[in-house]
Formats: sequence, C-alpha cells, structure tokens
Amino acid sequence: MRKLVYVLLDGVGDRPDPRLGMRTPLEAAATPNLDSLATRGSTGLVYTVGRGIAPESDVAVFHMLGYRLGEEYPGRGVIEAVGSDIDFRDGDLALRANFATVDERMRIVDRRAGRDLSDSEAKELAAALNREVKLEPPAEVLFRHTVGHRLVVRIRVPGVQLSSNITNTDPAYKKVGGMGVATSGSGDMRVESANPLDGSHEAALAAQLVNEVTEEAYRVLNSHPVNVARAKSGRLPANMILMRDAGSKLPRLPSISELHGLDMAAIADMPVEVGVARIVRMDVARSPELLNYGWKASKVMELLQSHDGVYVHLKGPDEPGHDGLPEVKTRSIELIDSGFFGPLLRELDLDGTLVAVSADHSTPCQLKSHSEDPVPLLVSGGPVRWDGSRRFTEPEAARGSLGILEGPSVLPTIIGRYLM
Ligand SMILES: O=C(O)[C@@H](CO)OP(=O)(O)O
Repeated sequence: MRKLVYVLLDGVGDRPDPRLGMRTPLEAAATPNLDSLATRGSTGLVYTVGRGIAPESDVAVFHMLGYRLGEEYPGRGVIEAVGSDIDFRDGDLALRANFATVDERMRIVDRRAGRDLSDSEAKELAAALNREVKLEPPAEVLFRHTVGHRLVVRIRVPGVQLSSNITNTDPAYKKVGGMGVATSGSGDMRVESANPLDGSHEAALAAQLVNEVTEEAYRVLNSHPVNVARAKSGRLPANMILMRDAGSKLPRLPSISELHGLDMAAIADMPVEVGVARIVRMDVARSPELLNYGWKASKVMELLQSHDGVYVHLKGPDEPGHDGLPEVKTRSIELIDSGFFGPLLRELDLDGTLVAVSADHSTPCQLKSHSEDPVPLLVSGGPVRWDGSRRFTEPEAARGSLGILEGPSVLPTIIGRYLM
C-alpha cells in the first residue's frame, strides 16, 4: 500500500500584503520543492473547522485529522496538559496560559511579553509561581512552562469536579461551544475576569480560583528580579499570566487508526500538537528544536518504515503572522521548503508515497491573529493527476481541481481517492 506524508504548516495561509507587492507570503516565497509537488499534483481550499470560524491550532488540527468536535470539545488547556506530561485527571482544571506584559491598569501591553523570554527566565518565573502562589487548601495550582511565552496551569480541588464552563482571562481568544476561536483583538485589550457560564457551583468555584491565580501571579511576577532586570534592560516584564481554553475532562476519541484504518505517527514542535497526537494515539516524535528541518525530514523517512503514514506539524509561519512580519513569514516558508521538503523529496519515492500539504488555519500578517480564511491544500505523488496547478499558494488552490473541502473530509478524501 502507498504511504502518506501529511504536512500542516501552522498559520501559513495569508492575504495579499501591500508589503509584498500585494502577494501572500506563499506567493512571495521561493519554493522550488513545493512547486515540484504542485506541478504533478492537485490543489484545493479547506475550511478547517467551518466557514466564519478563526480556529485555534488544537481544534483545527483535530478537524484536519478527520475529527468533528463540537460542544463537547475538551479545551486547549487539557490538550496542552497532555502534550506537556502534566499529571491531569478528570475534575482538574487545565488552562493554556501566556506570560504577558500589563501596565498598572491591567491593560495588556504585549500578550507574549515581547516574545523574547529565554527558557531560563521563563523557568525561573514559573518556579517562583509554583513556590509563592498558594490557593486556600485543599485547592492547589501548578504552573508548567512549555515553550517561549507559553505555560499550562492546572488547578485541582481534591474531591471536587471543577467545571471548565468559564470564560477566558485572555481577551484574544474566546470559547465558542468549548472551542477556542480568535477574537478581532483590536484596540485596548485588558486582562478579563473569568466568569462562570452556567449556574453550577463547580463553574463558580473554577472562575473564582482562576481569578485568584491571576491576582497572585501578578503580585509575584511584577516584583520578580527577572522582570526588574528585564525592565532595566529595556525589555518588557513578563508580569502577568493570561489564561484561556479551560478543560476539565480528558477526551475519549477513536484512535486515528480506528478512524481511518491507517497506523500514523506524528512529528510535532509544540505541546499542543504533541497533545493532539497523543490523544488520537499516534506515536509522537517531538522535534529537538523548532528549526531543525533536516532532523524532521529524516525522522519522516524513519517513521515511514514502521507506519502507514506520518503527520508533520511545522510551527514556523504562524509566529511571524502573529507579529505582523510578512517578510519574516515569507522567509520562514522558504526555510521549510529548502530545509524540510528539499531533503525529504530527495529521499522519497513519490510514486509510492502520497504527500499532502496544508495548514491548520490562516494567520494573516495584517491581522496579527488567526482568521476564518480557508487554507490551501496540495496533494501530490502516487496516482494523483496534475490539475494544472503550478504552485502551493492561495490563488492557485482556489482554482484547483480538489475544490473546497471541510477539514474533517480531507483525510478521508485523500485516503479514499489515492491511497486505497
Ligand atoms: O501558542 C501560539 O503560538 C499562539 C497560537 O497558537 O498562541 P498565542 O497567540 O497566545 O501566542
């Protein structure tokens, strides 16, 4: 049977950008390897979670793996807890958090504290939080730093099943039917209070505890020597944590092989995609460093020896999208093309392997946040017939023979049409 390589480029979708001569970063990037796949492949567009929805990566990846998750969505906090090896059990509350910068009026200066926290700074701040933020026993809180400005917060009250039916303190994302979606995020952003979304005691308690953690965290962080030093050297203090996408139950989903009849492995950079892959029971290889594309390409070849397919999540383009840097995003796409697809295509037998490339969501540089724009899809190799596509770009995909798909139908379409 043919093998499958399924690559999701995080946030790669974009819009024509005046700083790129009204081209998207995909159009502006030199991508000879992706072009070589396009000129023997077919393209199309994908609404990963649904029209009008600007999804977060976690829910978008579940959908691109074929899962339709609605109201019962477990919450990104739980996914990141699973991806970060945190001891989590049903009834705990897990939230995704950011080290952020706020002013004395709780206005958010930067949701990522300048995106320049070193690992040692972040770990020192997390250690201080674990040492000094205490809730009224028996309630307890755990802070786990993951990557960059990112953390996971776990709140536990032994004997109480906390409810995740609460609002975020991070104004950049809101929970819609349990799923995290990006807000417009324009204008003055302030740290919000978490509020219960139903009348239960468990939701009221969960919201109260999240608000207590927020207040205590600010007290500890604002005066911490790491932040005093950062401010002294003209960098932004990481003096607040913003929390979002609470979850209180581990999801029980069919495995990827039960869903598609394929035994797939995963290569991922970030705890959230590691968490998704673990939950759908893929063997997961965590990249040693974000930009080590050569390692990722060889890992694909290794995992194809023992699996029917490999899902690869490449974080690169999303961050410059959030930072509004189209040239940097273009460069990050070029690095993926030369660093990952180049070595991979030199090794792969394309007649016996299907290569599908797409994204989890668009992160337009002009918006600096996720958008509801559809993302491009390219399928190449094996029996795929060329549909005249010349590149992996949004305009080409809009004309491609695959048409417009919903996220959960992508894998079934690929498998049914080209793999079986
Ligand atoms: O973690 C990240 O990279 C992004 C999006 O997934 O979140 P945030 O906007 O909070 O940085």
